[in-house]
Amino acid sequence: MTGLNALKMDANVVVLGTDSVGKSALTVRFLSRRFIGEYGNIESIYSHNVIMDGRDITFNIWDSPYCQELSMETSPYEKRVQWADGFVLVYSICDRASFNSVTKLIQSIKDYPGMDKVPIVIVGNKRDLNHRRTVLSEEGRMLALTTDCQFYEVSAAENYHSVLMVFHGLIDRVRESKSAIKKQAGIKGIVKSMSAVFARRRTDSL
Ligand SMILES: Nc1nc2c(ncn2[C@@H]2O[C@H](COP(=O)(O)OP(=O)(O)OP(=O)(O)O)[C@@H](O)[C@H]2O)c(=O)[nH]1
Repeated sequence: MTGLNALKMDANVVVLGTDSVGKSALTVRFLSRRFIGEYGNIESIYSHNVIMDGRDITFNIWDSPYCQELSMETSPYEKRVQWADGFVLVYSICDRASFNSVTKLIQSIKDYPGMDKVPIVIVGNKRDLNHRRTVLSEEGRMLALTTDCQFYEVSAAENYHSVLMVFHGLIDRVRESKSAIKKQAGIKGIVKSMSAVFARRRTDSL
């Protein structure tokens, strides 16, 4: 890898959660710093470049509508899981069912082959509606702790900074997991070439 490539990274992020939890609001807030109120429910993939710690990061963000069916046989869902380097799983703090869905989503993602360690951020959105809260912060935190995910409570409507933390936090984990995979591949490569050398020596000495 050249020095220049080491400073570049692509990260595919899938945003999932039940209807109306604020997936698009969160995504648009991150991309444009704005909250525009109504978003429609068009499925979109956005590309966005940021410089983080001197690295040029391209976020590819797939803001997708909720799939009722989490079975991996359902191709739209499987496609998202295979594409992703990391997930933002969103619930609304005023909607208990959306929180339960996030719990199911985590399980279903982690059950997918090779995905047990994929970076996931759990986001409790609509923090500004605290008076209508039905999911405690502690429940979100506990879920994250028991599933090795990150956790943030945010208001896409009121706060840009906390939304930024969500995506930056995820990128840190994606970066770690990508470099761990590279290291592993590197070690495997060294072991392979050493085995080849020793195998050659053995056949030479016969
Ligand atoms: N009060 C408040 N409302 C929010 C917040 N985030 C989103 N909303 C509102 O919640 C509604 C749904 O937001 P969307 O971003 O469209 O939600 P979504 O999850 O993308 O919804 P689908 O497209 O149906 O999957 C909209 O009316 C938003 O204005 C928030 O942080 N606080």
